[in-house]
Amino acid sequence: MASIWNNGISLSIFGESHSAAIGVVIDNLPPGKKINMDRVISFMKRRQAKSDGTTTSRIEPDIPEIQSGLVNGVTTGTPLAFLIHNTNVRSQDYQNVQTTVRPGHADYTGNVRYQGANDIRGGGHFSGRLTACMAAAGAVCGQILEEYGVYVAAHLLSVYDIHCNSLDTMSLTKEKLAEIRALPFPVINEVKRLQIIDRINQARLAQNSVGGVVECAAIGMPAGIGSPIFDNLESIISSIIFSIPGVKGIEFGEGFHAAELMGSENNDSFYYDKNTVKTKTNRHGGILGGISSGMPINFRVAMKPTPSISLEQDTIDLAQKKEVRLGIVGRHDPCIAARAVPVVEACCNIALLSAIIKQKGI
Ligand SMILES: Cc1cc2nc3c(=O)[nH]c(=O)nc-3n(C[C@H](O)[C@H](O)[C@H](O)COP(=O)(O)O)c2cc1C
Ligand SMILES: C=C(O[C@@H]1CC(C(=O)O)=C[C@@H](OP(=O)(O)O)[C@H]1O)C(=O)O
Repeated sequence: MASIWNNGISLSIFGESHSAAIGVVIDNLPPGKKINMDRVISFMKRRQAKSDGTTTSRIEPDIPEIQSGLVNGVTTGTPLAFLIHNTNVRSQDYQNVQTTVRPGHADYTGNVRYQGANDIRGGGHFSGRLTACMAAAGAVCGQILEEYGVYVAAHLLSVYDIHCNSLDTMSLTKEKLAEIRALPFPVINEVKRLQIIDRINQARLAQNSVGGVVECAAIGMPAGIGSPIFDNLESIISSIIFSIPGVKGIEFGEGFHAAELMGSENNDSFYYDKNTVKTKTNRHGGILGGISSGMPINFRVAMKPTPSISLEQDTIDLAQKKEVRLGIVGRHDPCIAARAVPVVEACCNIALLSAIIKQKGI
């Protein structure tokens, strides 16, 4: 079940970048939850391409059409299905890569896996386009999570060599997270924002691309959600995060840096805040033993630079079985990390709501 994620809530995603439409079926949502579709559409706008040179120039309305599962704006609890039309495809861009595989993209592996029948246009079923479905599902789950007092936001922490400051998870409030979600370009520091936009534009002008890191945080997650061994919260979050095309790594809390610390430096001391157990610091990123601790959840996601670049590279032509040079024409994101910010947040929403439902029931 390659395109189905099933972890309490289940998602089934279908479509290709250049098919008539893409879509998602979300099952096992709690019934009777009010969903504001204007907020779902605003969430999706955060992922939408822009005409400022920082994204692909393929701009589409990305309005999710409700097929089932919502009556008068309220979840029925039976499958909620959204259809999102592909309205701006330019399949001729892919004429010169029908058999010439793009370095870094899924053309070669897709060809082997699907015996040459894979649709390479716009990345086919491997495309970042499919993340519109994750955004739609995550927007719905985010609204339900708010009813449970859980609030999530993501931002762009770094692009190539420009690094912004990490979130101080100890001082996050739902208002601060809402401010982050409302940023027109998702960098929290104004000076760094301009430097990052500049770096993305430089990469584009050099016919190249850049990678980046997305940081995500959630507050209000109750303590005790998640189970050892395979149902641990880090596994649930990671499994959906790694479904985002272009993701190359994830780290929770102190992450890889924890490997350079002594136990005394990495441990977070417990204390009582009235009757609530808290930790004085949050290097564990809100998860211990795969179970939420009640402290803010915090993780970072590494996104690779966009594979499709117009700078010429070496590759092979599978039909002619020979080595060739390839410069890619078409409309591509010079930095997928920026557009992945709401997608990471959406996937976090889906994972957290799933984990809660799985354990506490609907
Ligand atoms: C929001 C988003 C937009 C993307 N845009 C592009 C793009 O314009 N061009 C491209 O080559 N790859 C783009 N990608 C990345 C590719 O889809 C991805 O690298 C490819 O499917 C191979 O998968 P992998 O990188 O996970 O191995 C995008 C990914 C995301 C999440
Ligand atoms: C359409 C989107 O991004 C696309 C993701 C993508 C890829 O290879 O992942 C390749 C490009 O497709 P096309 O060549 O058809 O323009 C991007 O534009 C989107 O994110 O909505």
